[in-house]
Amino acid sequence: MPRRVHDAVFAGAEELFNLPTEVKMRNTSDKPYFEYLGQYKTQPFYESLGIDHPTSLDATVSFTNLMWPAGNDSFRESAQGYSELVSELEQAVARMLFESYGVGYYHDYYSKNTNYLLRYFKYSEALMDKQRNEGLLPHTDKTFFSILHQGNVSGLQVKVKDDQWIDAPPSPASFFFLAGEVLMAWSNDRIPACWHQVIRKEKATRYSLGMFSFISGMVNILEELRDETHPIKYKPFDHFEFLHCFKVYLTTNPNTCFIKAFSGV
Ligand SMILES: O=C(O)CCC(=O)C(=O)O
Ligand SMILES: [Fe+2]
Repeated sequence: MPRRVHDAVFAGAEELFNLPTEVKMRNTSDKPYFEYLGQYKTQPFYESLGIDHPTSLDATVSFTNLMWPAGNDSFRESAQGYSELVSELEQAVARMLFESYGVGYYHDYYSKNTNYLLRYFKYSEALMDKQRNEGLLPHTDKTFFSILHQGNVSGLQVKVKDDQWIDAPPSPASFFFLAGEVLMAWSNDRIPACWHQVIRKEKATRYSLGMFSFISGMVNILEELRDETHPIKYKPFDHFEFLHCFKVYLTTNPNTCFIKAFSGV
């Protein structure tokens, strides 16, 4: 990714979080997890906002005008420019993935029905309890793909084989592609959802970006991905219905991988 795009989008992130809380709280949505999140008693340092359909001019204009009624062209351009780049990368990776499973034709349906969400995250140094490495507890995302990109402060860790946590260090030129629970179901459990967490070791405010992909519509386990050794493991389901159900389930069961309980056979 060009350095100027990286720099511009993180400059935009700082400007966004510097807005008054009541302005940030205008970021609402019918879709769970697409809205402003923050002001948690247990995580006062955490805040995030989301832009639905961030590759679209209309959507980035309306988000920007909601936050800055007098406009903010540099923010708007950086959000859309970043999203276009990352979505192209995401489509290319999705195509390769589908082809590698012999279902390249699925890319047509996928690309027509991808709903992106760009989220901005801030973990404030000021509101952090210095005794603990506060961040985000281990979890799996309810997405198809999650593409994470950190500013210059580290914290992201992913779980690999043998339950080892490894650091995923920030780099202006690279992204972390994580499989979400919906990709796990789509692949009939061939691709496990990636457990990840945020543990901050640096005494600094951390900014991060997440480009999340969702399928607007039904997710079916394709014929080609089922056989005697891989009997069908999920019933067809609607990705957004999954999010709505998780929102209810979440209150009593945070940080769980939910797709099996939701749609497992
Ligand atoms: O802050 C980050 O880099 C990761 C955020 C994350 O994992 C999430 O919101 O699901
Ligand atoms: Fe996550």
